[in-house]
Amino acid sequence: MATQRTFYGLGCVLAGKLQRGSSNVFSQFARSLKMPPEDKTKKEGTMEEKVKKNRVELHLHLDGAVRPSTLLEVAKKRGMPLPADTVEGILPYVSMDKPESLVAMIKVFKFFIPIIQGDGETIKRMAYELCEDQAKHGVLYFETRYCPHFLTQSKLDQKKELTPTEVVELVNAGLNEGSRDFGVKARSILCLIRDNPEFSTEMVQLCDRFRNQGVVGIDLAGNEVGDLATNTEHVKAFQEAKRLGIHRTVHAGEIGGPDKVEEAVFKMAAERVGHGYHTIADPQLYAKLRDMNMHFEVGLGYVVFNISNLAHFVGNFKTSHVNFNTFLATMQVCPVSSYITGAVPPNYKEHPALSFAKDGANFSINSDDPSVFRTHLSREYSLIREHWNFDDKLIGQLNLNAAEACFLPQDEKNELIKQVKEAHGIQ
Ligand SMILES: O=c1[nH]cnc2c1ncn2[C@@H]1O[C@H](CO)[C@@H](O)[C@H]1O
Repeated sequence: MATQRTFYGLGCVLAGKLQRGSSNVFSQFARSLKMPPEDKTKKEGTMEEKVKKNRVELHLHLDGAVRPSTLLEVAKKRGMPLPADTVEGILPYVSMDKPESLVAMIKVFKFFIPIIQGDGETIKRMAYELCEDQAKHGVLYFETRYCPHFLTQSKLDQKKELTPTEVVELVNAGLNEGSRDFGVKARSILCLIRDNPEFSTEMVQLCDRFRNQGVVGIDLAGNEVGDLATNTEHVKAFQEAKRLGIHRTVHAGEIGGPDKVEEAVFKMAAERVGHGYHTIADPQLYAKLRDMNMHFEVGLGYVVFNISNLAHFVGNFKTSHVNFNTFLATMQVCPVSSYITGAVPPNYKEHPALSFAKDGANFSINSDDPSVFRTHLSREYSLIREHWNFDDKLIGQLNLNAAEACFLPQDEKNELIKQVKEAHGIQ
């Protein structure tokens, strides 16, 4: 188990203006919620002075980054029984400790989301604490994504249900206060969910409504190979977003094939691709996207999902939309069974990001769901240095790529690009 954990640890990590409007745009409701007691040392800005801020992160799930200690505290406060009463004890329930599937990972979210759901104070706190964590890991600017509809209902008290609008206001308020207190710039992206096309139209309306108050784009997340993965509602919503000038990114080619990436870019008008690894299975598409300078938001949790992919394709080959041989050839995997059982380490040396780097593709490094993967951004950077031999120059370029692909308005983006260039000594 210990060995497996070590392998997993390596594998899973490798696999302005504050909120443009001013605080008066946030509802009384969001403002009235108090932040957790503050640590005086942070308020003095000592942390910011010690950590060099030079990173830009574009792909970071707000719910996938919630601190386990916060979950524990909130569950206690709300009188929700948990299987353990220490952080160590709840980790197996709120994060993954062995290679599994995307579906298994989404189940982990389903375990802990009810702790947060419908609790305005916690929703705001999560966003606030994320700013603190990002500042600690040297982040200058980040975009965090979430699905407001997942956070509305409270299983505890139906009467206390929040609206998606209130959730967005709470997250905006938390990011706004966190940005101010920890000196990091934060924006958000709202996620449509593959299995929930019923959210899609409203999500675009929310993005439109809050576009000048910190929401900079939309995403499509969730199970890429599920029954509702390709739903016309999602496509319609993305086309409407394009019409309204709302920025767009799509999780595609993470566990799905290159067809999913093609659909994201050419049907949904995605300006960035979340993950996109399986693009390389289609050399023509890969070349075309490189010519378009398409940005791939690389998250190192990839290896975890490819194990599931193997299980998925072995088990459901007939219904799978991806050619199994193409998939295997692309992944250059070790024997299937050892991957599935976790008997061999996931081979992060085969991560498609190495192809991206070799081929000069436009990509960035992201921690994705740090709490669920038991990682953090600094660890991701250490691992890519150690295992992929990425040097300062390339790391500077990856951060510049992220700044150039970010969803900020052009004037703020130019300022960020300038800061990143200065921080990394890029001419
Ligand atoms: O890596 C991922 N791929 C696809 N969906 C994900 C991933 N991580 C999290 N989510 C899904 O996105 C929702 C909003 O943040 C999460 O609740 C989770 O269901």
